[in-house]
Amino acid sequence: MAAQTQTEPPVTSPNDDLPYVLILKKPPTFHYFGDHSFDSPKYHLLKAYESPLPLPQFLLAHAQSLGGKRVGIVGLGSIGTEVAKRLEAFGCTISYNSRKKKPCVSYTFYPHVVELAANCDVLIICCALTDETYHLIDNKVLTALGENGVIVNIARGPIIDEKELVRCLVQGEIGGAGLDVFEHEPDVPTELFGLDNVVMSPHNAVFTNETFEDRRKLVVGNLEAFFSNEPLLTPVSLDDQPHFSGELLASLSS
Ligand SMILES: NC(=O)C1=CN([C@@H]2O[C@H](COP(=O)(O)OP(=O)(O)OC[C@H]3O[C@@H](n4cnc5c(N)ncnc54)[C@H](O)[C@@H]3O)[C@@H](O)[C@H]2O)C=CC1
Ligand SMILES: O=CC(=O)O
Repeated sequence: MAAQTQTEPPVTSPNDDLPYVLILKKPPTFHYFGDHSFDSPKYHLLKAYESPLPLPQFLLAHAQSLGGKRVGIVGLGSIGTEVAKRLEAFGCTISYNSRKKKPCVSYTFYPHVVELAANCDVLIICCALTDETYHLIDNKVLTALGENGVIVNIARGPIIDEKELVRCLVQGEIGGAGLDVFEHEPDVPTELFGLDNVVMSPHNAVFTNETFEDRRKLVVGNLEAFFSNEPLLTPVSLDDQPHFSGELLASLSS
């Protein structure tokens, strides 16, 4: 007898929270490795006081409100749905793209990511990496997001064409990026370290004691249910599994 379960979605993970940090803390840049002081007041203070700009101008140049922003979510699954709920509470307007329209939500659905990007200020990538979503975020999507648009990726690096993202950021063709994941981890394009409109974290969205404790309980709960012939807590249908072609897997391991 065999069955397949998952440790998500029922736990609320810090993945659901990280996007706000990545949006709100747009600049200054946080380094990928070595800088654990993501929230360090000292870091902000030094940046602000070292700036040639008068303090109010520095602060205004480096901050923006979340309320009122039009947020587009790519992949309204477990994490995307939680991200949407939280951002709604901040006063954002939510729209989304997913494989199909979800009858249970009232957010505007865009069948094409380019159209979604053209109609939002912040685009948050929350979808699975599959053959279909590999480099889904390409030049067309980034161009549609535009010079004031911010992209946030907390899903998987290869969903964004990273070369194109770096080019758009360097040339000011998009407004900023918040990145928890990268196309060739642990390598991060060096250009990103020099940009002050990029916030980065080391693929650590899920790492808190609470999330791991919730995951542990879920694994144990599924095992107990399985061996007691009870319904599984989080069964997975094989039909829902992303399809990975040999081509995608080869490109990821190269
Ligand atoms: N940064 C981190 O530490 C973590 C990252 N993740 C990533 O986040 C992803 C999402 O996680 P969950 O929400 O739990 O998964 P989920 O399976 O609940 O949601 C994935 C969503 O992606 C959508 N999707 C699939 N193909 C699509 C396409 N072609 N176009 C648009 N949408 C598409 C699906 O419709 C689904 O709504 C995971 O696949 C994983 O890669 C997950 C946990 C931690
Ligand atoms: O990226 C992390 C995960 O749990 O998936």
